[in-house]
Parts: sequence; C-alpha cells; structure tokens
Amino acid sequence: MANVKVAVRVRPLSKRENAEGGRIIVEVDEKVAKVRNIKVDNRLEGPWDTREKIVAFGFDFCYWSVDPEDPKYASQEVVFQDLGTSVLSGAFKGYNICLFAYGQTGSGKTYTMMGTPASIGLTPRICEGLFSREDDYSEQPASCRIEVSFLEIYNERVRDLLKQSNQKKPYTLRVREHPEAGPYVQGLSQHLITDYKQVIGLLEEGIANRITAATHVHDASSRSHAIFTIQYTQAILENNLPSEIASKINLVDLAGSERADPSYCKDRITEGANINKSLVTLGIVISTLAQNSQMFSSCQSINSITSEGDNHVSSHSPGSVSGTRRQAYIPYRDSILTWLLKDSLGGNSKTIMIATISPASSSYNETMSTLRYASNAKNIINKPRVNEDANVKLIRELREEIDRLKTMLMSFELRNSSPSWSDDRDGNLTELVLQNEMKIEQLTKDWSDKWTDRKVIMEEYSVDINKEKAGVTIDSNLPHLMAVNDDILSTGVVLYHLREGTTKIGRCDSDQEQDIVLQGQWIERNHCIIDNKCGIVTLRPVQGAYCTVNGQEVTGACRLSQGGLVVLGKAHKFRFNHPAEAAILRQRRLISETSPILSSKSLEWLDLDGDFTPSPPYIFSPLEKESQKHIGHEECKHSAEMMSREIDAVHEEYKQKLRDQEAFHREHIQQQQLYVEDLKQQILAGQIKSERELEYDQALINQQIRENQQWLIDEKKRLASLQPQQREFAVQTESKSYAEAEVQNTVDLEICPSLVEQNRKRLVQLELLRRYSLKKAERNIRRKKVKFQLERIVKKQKLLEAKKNLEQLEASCWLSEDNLKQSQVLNQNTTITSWDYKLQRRSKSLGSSSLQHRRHSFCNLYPPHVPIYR
Ligand SMILES: Nc1ncnc2c1ncn2[C@@H]1O[C@H](COP(=O)(O)OP(=O)(O)OP(=O)(O)O)[C@@H](O)[C@H]1O
Repeated sequence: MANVKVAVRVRPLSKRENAEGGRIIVEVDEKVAKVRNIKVDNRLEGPWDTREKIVAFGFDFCYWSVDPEDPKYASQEVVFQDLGTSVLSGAFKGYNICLFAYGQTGSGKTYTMMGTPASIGLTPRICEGLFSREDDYSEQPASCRIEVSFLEIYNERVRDLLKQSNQKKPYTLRVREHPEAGPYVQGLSQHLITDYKQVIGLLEEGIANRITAATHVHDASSRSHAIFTIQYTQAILENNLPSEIASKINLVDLAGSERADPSYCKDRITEGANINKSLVTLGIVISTLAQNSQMFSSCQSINSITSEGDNHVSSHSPGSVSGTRRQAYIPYRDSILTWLLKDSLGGNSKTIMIATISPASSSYNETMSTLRYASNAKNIINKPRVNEDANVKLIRELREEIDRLKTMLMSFELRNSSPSWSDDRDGNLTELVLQNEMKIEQLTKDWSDKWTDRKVIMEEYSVDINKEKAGVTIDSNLPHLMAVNDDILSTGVVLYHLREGTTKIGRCDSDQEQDIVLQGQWIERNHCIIDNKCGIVTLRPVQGAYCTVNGQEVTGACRLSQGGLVVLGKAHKFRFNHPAEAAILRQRRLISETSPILSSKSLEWLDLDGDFTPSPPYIFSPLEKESQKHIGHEECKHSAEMMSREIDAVHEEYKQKLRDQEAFHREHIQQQQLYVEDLKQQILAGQIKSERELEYDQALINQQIRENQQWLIDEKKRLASLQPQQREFAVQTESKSYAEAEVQNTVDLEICPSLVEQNRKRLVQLELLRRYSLKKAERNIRRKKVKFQLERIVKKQKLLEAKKNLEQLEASCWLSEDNLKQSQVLNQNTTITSWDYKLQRRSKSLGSSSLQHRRHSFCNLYPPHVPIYR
C-alpha cells in the first residue's frame, strides 16, 4: 500500500503578473504550502469573519521556484533528485509509475515535465537516468529494452504525436481495454530507443506536434493532455531463474484547467469544455479514490482494534465491515484521460502528482483549486506491485507456501497432544509440502527448459543482447526470411532460416509437412518452395500460388538477392537476407564505392532446366519507387543516367577482374603443360633404364646358370672317375687285412669309404648352394620387375592428375572467356553470385572435383576475408 506522493511547485511571476503589480500570496515552508486568503485579507478584521487568513496545505514536497536568488530556490535538478530518482528506482524494481503535472494554464507544468534546452525537465532527465544507469539504484546490472510512445488527448480524441498522418485531418486512435493489461491505445506507435539522443529527438518531434494556442494567461498554452510512456523491460536472474520484469512509466503533462471564455471562438469553447470535462472527471476520480482509500484504512484500523479485543472478530475480512458501506464507483471511463490512467490512479502503480501554481494574487482561485485537488490526491492509497514474470512469481509464491507449511508442521508437532489428530494433519501437510515441492521442481524445470531452448536458438541465430545500449541485435549466418509485420501490436521478430536444400512453405492443412507454416488469404496448401543450393537461393511458387518479389509477381523460379522484398499470398511480407552475399556487397561497396542497390535489389530470372537468362531491367525497390514519384521527370532521367554510369563502372571493374583471372589461368596452364611433358620424359627414361637393368641382370643370371650347370657336369665326371680307383684300393687292403691285426683293419676300413662319402657330400652341398644363389638371383629380378611396375604406375598416376589439372585449367579458362563475352552483353544486374551459379551448372559436365577447383579459383575474385558460401 502506498499513498499517492504529491508535490507542489511555485513558479516565478510572469511578465504579465509583474506588470499587474506582482503581489505574491503563496509561501512555502518545508512541506507546507501557505496561501494568503485575499478575500479575507482585503477586508478589515472583525469577530464576525471566521475565515482563516492563511490557508495551509501539507504535501510530500513543496518547491519554491520563484526567485533563483532565494536560498530555498528549487531548481529542475532539485525536483529531479526528489521525484525523478524515485520514478527511476521504482522502474528498476519493476513497478508501474505515473508522474503527472496538474495545474492552471501557464503555471509551469510543461516547464517541470519537459523543461527548456537551458533547463532540462523531468522527462528527459528520467530517460537519461534509464540509459546512464550506473547501478546506483540496484545491486544487479540488467539487460534492458526501452520503448517509448507519445500521445495527446485533445477534445476527447487520441492522437499519436510520433506518427503523423499525411492527410489534413489528423486521424484518431481508439482506446481499448485488455482483460489483463488494462486500457491501451490501439495502433499507437512504439519506438525502440537505444540512446538518450533518440529520446530527445522523439520528445522534440512530439512536442512540436502538440496542439497549442494562445490563452489570456499563456501565449503557447498546451491545449491537450500529453502522455509520454516508457516501457522499460529488464532481463534479470531471480532465484537463479532467468526472468523479465517490465515496468511502465507514464509521464503526463495535463492541459491547463481554464474556464471556457465566451469571448473565445466556438472551437476554443468546445476545447475548454473538453479539457474541463477530463479534468473534472479526473477530479471526481481522485476524490472518489481518496474516499475509498480512507474508508478502507478506517476499516482496517477498526479491524485491528477489534482483533486486539476479541480474537474471533479477527476472522472477519475488511470487506465484511465495508460491506455495509460499499466502495464508491469510480467513473474512470467518463473521460479518455482517466480511462487511460486507470492503472496509475488507484491501481497497481506508484503515483506521483506535481501540482504547479502561480504565486500571484491574480491566480488565487486557480491556486486554491489546484491545492485542494492535490490535497485530495494525497489521500489516495494505491497498491503498487512489481510486474514480475508470471512463472517466476508462481515459483516464488510456492516457495513461500512451502515455508509456511513447514512452519505449521513444526508447530503442530510441538502443540498437539492427540497423536491420531496430529498424525492426520501432519500427513496432509507433509503431502501438501511434497506436492508443492514437486510443483516447484516441475516449474523450475519447465522454465529452465524454456530458457535452454531459447539459448540454443539464440546461439544458432547469434542473438546478442547489448547490455550497454539496450538494443537487440539478431544476426544469422544463414540466408533467411525476416517477417515484416504491418500489425503495430505485433512485437515479436520472426526469422525463418533457409537451410541448404529445400524449404517448403504452405498451410498447416497441407498433405505434406511444411517447413514454414503460413495461414491467411491467398496462401495455398502447398504455396512455394525455396531452394538453397550452395548459397544460391531460389523461390519457386507452386502453380497458381501468388508470390511477388520486389513488387513483381513470380510464376517461375526466381533467384532471391540480398534485401529483396518477398510477399507470399495477400499479406505475408518478408525481407530476404543473405548475410554472405551482403558481406560481399558491403566489401564491394567499400572497394568501389558504388551503390549497393546495383547488385542487391535485382531480380535474377533463371530457367533451371535450360540456360541462364539475363535479368530483366533494373527493378526499383518500393522505397526507390516512392522516391521516384516525388522527383521530376528530368531528375528521374538524370538519376537513371547516373545509375547507368554506375552500372557501367561496375561492369568495367568486373571485366578487368575476369581478364586478370584469365591471364592467371593461362600462365597456370603453361606451367601445367610443361610439368606434364617433363613427367612423360621421366617415365620414358625410367622405362628404358629399368629395361636395360633387367636385361643385364637376366644375362648375368643366365651366365651363372650356365656356369653352374658346367660345374655340375665336371663334378659328376670327376666322381665317376674316382669310383674304379676306390674299388681297386678296397681289394688290396682286404688281402692285407688278414695278415695284420684285426683292430688295425677296422680302422682302415673306416677311413677309406669316408673319403668318397666326403666328396659326395661336398658335391651335394655345392649343388644346393648354387641352386640357392640362382633362386636368389631370380627373386631379385622379380622384385626389380615389381618395383619397376610400381614406379611406372605412380608416374602414370601423376601424369593422369597433371593431365586432369590441365583440362580443368583449360575448362575454367574457357569459362572465363565465355563470361567475359557474356558480361559484355549483359549491362544490368550482374552479380558475382550469378556467375558463380552459372559456373556451378557448367561444371556439372566436368565432375565434382573440377567444380570445386573452379569454384575456388573463381572465389579468388572476392576479397580474401569475405566468407564464401558453398
Ligand atoms: N519553475 C519555473 N522557472 C522558470 N520559469 C518557469 C517555471 N515554471 C514555468 N515557467 C515559465 O512559465 C511559462 C509557462 O510555463 P508552462 O508552459 O510550463 O506552463 P503550463 O502549465 O504548461 O501551461 P499550459 O497548461 O497552458 O500549457 C513558461 O514561459 C515557462 O518558461
């Protein structure tokens, strides 16, 4: 519960007031504003006049801004330090805040709320505080988003001060009521701002659009109520859960409350009546709210007194007492102003009112009326609450409930003597605690999953929340469609990634699964297909489906280029973004300083089954078309010539690049040809050398074989001649043996046959040795043959590769020449990527490896750090 904070500010005497004598009747003493009662003051004092000479009003703040020399003087900074900082701290905590200035015409409302360039008022200072938040106001830094809107209510009609219609008659907006979010203005423009300068720009624009008129007190009196609304959303971590808190700050500069003067024209009378109507309604709302608040607080105090005396009464709710005196109806909807400020007045907002008054005696009546109004407002009690995320709030409430139940459990254990009753209760409570804990666990899991999913998406899309500037940058490396929504109430940003391959678009009741589901007028079940092949994106409408690209209806395959406006069906608008293409175009713009539109806004028509056909003449984007309407025929002609010259320049640059590329290729081909020749010579020489070596080895082996054979024959002959001699020797020794000793005989008999044996053995051994060396020699020859064959294979492979390279080089060189010729024919809309596509198609006949090579060599045209999409 919080009372509406009320401040009073007294402005300096105006020139007119000074001229009239400049009698000051207001005094400020700390938190009290005193007004001298001129009606009593002017008469002689007497016992019959009971009226107070001085009427005093107490407020939360009283500012004396009459004389800058006065030590009590309250400057704009002083007012901001009291009121502005409390608006900021409330917003940072997640409260809705409403600060409104109320007072007579020319009393200083606009000065206090907006200020002058030399003396900045509350609104710009509050905005500056939001941006330069050095976390004086909270312990935790947070990422935030700031959106503003600015409206005026004039003659009970709402106008957007930041979106003016071109028609003479200003259009008005409707006020509607959302069941949860409360009243809102349908179609009011919301502006995302990232720095203080932008706010100042918007404030200046809005103030300039405000309706003012000269009144008898003020030359530039604001005739309308102006509401500047700031939607401040913070992303925070609460209980380790990522969460958002949003607060709405309404800064209201009300119109001056002046009587409808019959001397004014009819319009002014109606205007005055309407201003009065809303201010009267505001007065009624404020006093009814004050009454209700007082009634509520008195009920509470009665309840607290009775509950002290009797415990049973404490069960009665305040409603039971107030049931006898029902809360008064609050006529919020009697005026647009009170309807829109419903939440700020007596709702869940923290409300601050600044009543501005003149110190002059001439404004006595208005000053008294303003101070009474302000006094009334002081009694309003609001119930401000933090606008926290619904899930986080639920988790917090459940945790509180668990704590409460656990305390109850403990107290039951301590208090109850009856075990059965206690067990029952304990059981129920334990179950409740368990249920709640499970709920928390589930909610935390759901919530965390949601955030994990978001994180995954954010990582994929490289979403970055810039903490310093409160801006959100969504960046994606893949080609994508970005939905462009006309509905002002639609706040989300939708990106559809176009991945490598096919993306199907159509209705949800289609027989095939759609990658992008669209509903609405003229959307077919199967509407269109978007192909992304190596970064080349083409849109193919299904027969009969309505698709346009950059305003032209598409019936066949159409290549999409960076920045193209794609409309599917009647109302689904998308902007096509190709980050890689955009990077190339940015680089080209940097290098050649040519207009990006030359290549970024073109339509490229492709006959996918046949040959590439050049693009139709340059197609203006809607923006350019619009600008063309406004410039004369001559200027149009001039700009067309300029454009044509720029196109020629781009072409010349492109042709030069192709020529350079061609020269490079030619040189490469020559080198490759020399290499092929060299390889061929090497292979031939190697072949001859190997054949000679083989022949020589073969001859050597044959010689060895022959020698071996000869040796064997000789050995056999020698052995044969040895056999008769051996037999003769054996007979002679046999006759001697009878005569000699037996022992001696046996020894000789052992020696004589062993000699023959030895010879035989030696012969066999030698033969084996010879055979072994022969086999070894044969093996050597075989090994050499294999080695030679392998070498020949390797060299042939090299030769083949070299020949292939040569072919590729020749083919790409042929393409370059071809491109050069084509580029001379094509005068418009030639983008590098279209050549790339052609290159890819032509290369199909040469196989994938050659394609890669040519893509690579072609990509050399791009600056080295530009990403190449494949
Ligand atoms: N505190 C102040 N210090 C100096 N000059 C002030 C102060 N308050 C108001 N003024 C001057 O008084 C004049 C009227 O002020 P302002 O336009 O703010 O009145 P207003 O209440 O917004 O009037 P209206 O309701 O008619 O728009 C301006 O010239 C303004 O500069």
